Amino acid sequence: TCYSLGKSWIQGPCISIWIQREMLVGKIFLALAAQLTFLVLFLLQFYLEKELQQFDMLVEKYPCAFPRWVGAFQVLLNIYDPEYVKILLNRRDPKIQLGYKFIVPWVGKGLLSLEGKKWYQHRHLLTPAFHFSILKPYIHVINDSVCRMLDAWGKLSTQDSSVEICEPIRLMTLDSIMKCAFNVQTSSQTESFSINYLSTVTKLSELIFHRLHSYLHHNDLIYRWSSQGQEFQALCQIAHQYAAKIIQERREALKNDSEQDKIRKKKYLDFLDVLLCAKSEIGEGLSDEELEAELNTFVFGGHDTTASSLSWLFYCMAMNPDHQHQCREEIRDILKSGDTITWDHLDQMPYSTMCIKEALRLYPPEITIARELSKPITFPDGRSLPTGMIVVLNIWALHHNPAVWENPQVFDPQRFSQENSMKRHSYAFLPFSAGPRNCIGQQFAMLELKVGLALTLLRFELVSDPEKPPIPMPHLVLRSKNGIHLYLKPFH
Ligand code: HEM
Repeated sequence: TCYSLGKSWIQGPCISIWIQREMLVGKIFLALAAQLTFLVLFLLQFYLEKELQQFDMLVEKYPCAFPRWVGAFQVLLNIYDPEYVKILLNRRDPKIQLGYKFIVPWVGKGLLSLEGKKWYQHRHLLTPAFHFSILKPYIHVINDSVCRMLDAWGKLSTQDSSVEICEPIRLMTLDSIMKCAFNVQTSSQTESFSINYLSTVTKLSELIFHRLHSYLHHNDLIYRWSSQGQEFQALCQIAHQYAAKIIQERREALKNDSEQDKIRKKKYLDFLDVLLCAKSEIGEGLSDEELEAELNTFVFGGHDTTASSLSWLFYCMAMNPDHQHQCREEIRDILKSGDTITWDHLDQMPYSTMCIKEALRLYPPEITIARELSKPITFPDGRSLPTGMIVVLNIWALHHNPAVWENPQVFDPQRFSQENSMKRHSYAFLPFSAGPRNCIGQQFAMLELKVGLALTLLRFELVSDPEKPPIPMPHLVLRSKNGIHLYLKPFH
């Protein structure tokens, strides 16, 4: 496949080509060859692992060029040209199920992994849950979660050393998504039950990442018997019990009229309330299993991504004190002597919004998304690809593409001024993807990022720690291998 695509592909709008076609040889030969292949792959993987140690350096310079060992016979074509991306995202090719296959035992079949008619039905049912009238009251929940995190930082910042910010930010985003999804009235930042849930979710994400990158563990049987596989099953059980219990209790409560009244009078409806009441045109709602999958999807898809973007945003602020100062001035101007962000403030933060977008450009939480072509595709320059090919939209490369962004490594919020944005291709900046399968939670995420940034800058000056620079690492979302360490200097 690599040869048939020709050299022009390698020099054109693709970064890497990766062989993934089943070799067309007889079944008998395959059976005999399989044993040997496994052994060779295993050894090769060790060798590649060594090579990958170069990754820390590569990722800064050219992050997409590093090889990742997923399977033996696959071509993954990474694209990063906005015209190519536009064509891809406006088709309805299925996602590759490789990654999702590993997530489903935990999360279930939710929006992220569903395809076809089922996906369409669910998307239709879930879209109202992200309407601004539902999101609006969440701003109080998020204010509260951010303040708790900042209170804890207030105590730490008296010490004369930098603070690792990624973990507390993850606790905070998990806290707020759980309150908005299930109205769980515990604070995951302090209480042990939810802390356990957090460590379960964290460990599950890590195990999925390792499985994705360990070819032997792609085999269900081998994985099930491995120690990692067993740990994964046990943790899935814990996560499942947690969500199922909450859903069951709420359904029971809803059978009761007075409880329904209470829901109507509630300060805010959580996602679970909205989904329990959601009905399709033919009057069908979601089953318990579907509900659980969708709630897990919100928790899974919603907390890690937002935490990653907020952490990198704080890092960008610390590295760019002038921009940090301008954001703080803007926030002080709109808040006057207040200390809570309201819905109306959100539109009055143009400079902070530009900084948030610039951080999402430099450090997109989701680095790649992939599709398997269900029919041939032809790009505007006449190049075409056959059915079955896997095409990867490399968001990182798109956001660092020098043909689109001048000095792509430089943090420059002015790129997102109205004037500059108008001049750019509409598919050049895609942290939330685009087209029919774009991110359903993007408004929620932006809400959290704005509140998080505003409240933090009011309380602290963020200063980088030159001794501990972060090392970007593609996990399920973009993380830093060694965390992100900042000095938090309180304002008195
Ligand atoms: C900064 C934060 C976020 C980023 C960067 C982000 C990014 C993305 C991207 C790139 C996709 C497309 C994935 C693909 O096509 O394979 C996506 C889909 C999705 N996201 Fe987000 N996301 C964020 C926050 C959230 C939040 C807060 C939620 C939920 C509360 C959420 C829920 C989802 C769901 C359910 C999908 C699947 C949509 C579908 O296929 O119909 N995301 N997200």
